[in-house]
Amino acid sequence: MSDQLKRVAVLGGGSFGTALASIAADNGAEVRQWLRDPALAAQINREHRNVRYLPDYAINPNVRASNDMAEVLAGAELVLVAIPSQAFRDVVRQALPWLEPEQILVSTTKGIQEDGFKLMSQILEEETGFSHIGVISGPNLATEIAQKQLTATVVASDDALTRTRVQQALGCDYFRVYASNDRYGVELGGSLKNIYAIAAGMAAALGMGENTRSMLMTRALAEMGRFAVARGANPMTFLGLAGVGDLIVTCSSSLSRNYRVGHALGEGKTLDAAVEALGQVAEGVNTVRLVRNKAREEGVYMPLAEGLYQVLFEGVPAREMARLLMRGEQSSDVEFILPREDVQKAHRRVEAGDEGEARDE
Ligand SMILES: NC(=O)c1ccc[n+]([C@@H]2O[C@H](COP(=O)([O-])OP(=O)(O)OC[C@H]3O[C@@H](n4cnc5c(N)ncnc54)[C@H](O)[C@@H]3O)[C@@H](O)[C@H]2O)c1
Ligand SMILES: O=P(O)(O)OC[C@H](O)CO
Repeated sequence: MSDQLKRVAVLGGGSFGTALASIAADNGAEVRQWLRDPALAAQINREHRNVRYLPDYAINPNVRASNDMAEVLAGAELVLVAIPSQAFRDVVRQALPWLEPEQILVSTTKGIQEDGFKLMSQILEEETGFSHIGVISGPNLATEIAQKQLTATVVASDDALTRTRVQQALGCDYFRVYASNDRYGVELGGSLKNIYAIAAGMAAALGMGENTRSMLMTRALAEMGRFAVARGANPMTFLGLAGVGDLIVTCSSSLSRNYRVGHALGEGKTLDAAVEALGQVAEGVNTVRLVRNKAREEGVYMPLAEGLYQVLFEGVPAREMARLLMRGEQSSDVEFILPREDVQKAHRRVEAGDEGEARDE
């Protein structure tokens, strides 16, 4: 098998889909990109520029855009699905008649489906029953990739062929593709970090400092790890690019759409106004609701997700929520070293006047 892929399909005409399509074309593949808007497709083919989502960057002319699914998928060895989570299953169903079992299907989407709390690669698996399924996730702001800034991502799949072919299709001198076999952990990390990016944007708008941002990101990582463990996932994955790596970038950059929604909320906009002003999808808004509800259902302690939910959906002012969170339980730093239950037990003993026992904890 040669190193180079001949045909790559990208479903989705947004900024990330466009950036990845251009990399695959730079690497020598003929790339077909599916988007639903025929006028935008024609303009991309004419001007080699996606004026709606990445107006300032040239697209490799070997990317051909089309709203014809059959044309886009014919002969594609790799199919990248870059469609927001709320439309993901619908678009996969539209693609289904033209998909072939030998094709490699990879989700790039960092979101969760409400029904069944499904991640996108699980939808790919359910809808197709194919075996070459994977995800890519990591600190990957599309605009920076389009600028050819040095960037790394993770391809995660339990199928070695999928990992290798994605590394071949997308790896280049400015885009490095690391491999993982923890598909669920990598995909969950990408979805969860969006919640905390909203919180970080909000904190920045409220004038909070770098200590605060560092606290927020670190406690976010603890919360993500706790949720992962409760769902049987490996929290070690969150030490990598798709966990802490993506958390850092989205909690620090105003290029992140989730961060921008949070910032607008911190400035006093309503959620509807913040989302409308963005004009693109911020997956975290929906993810906060789903994760907060799941955490409650499963008894997972997630004070940040809970607090953010109350700000977004129950009208609690952001500054008031920050104060409440600071008055919450003072818990363990790293729960894998000192379990949270041990800290709580020690607190109860001291409060009951049993300090000797507390010292032994
Ligand atoms: N933009 C980034 O920096 C970035 C980076 C990494 C991952 N992602 C993830 O990739 C996913 C896609 O992101 P993006 O930035 O390319 O998308 P985007 O939000 O810029 O645009 C999404 C694309 O999907 C299309 N779309 C939306 N609903 C549709 C429907 N019902 N039918 C057909 N097409 C529909 C839109 O028209 C648009 O072309 C996101 O969910 C995000 O989590 C984005
Ligand atoms: O713009 P966002 O907030 O969807 O974030 C984009 C990517 O997920 C960053 O890795």
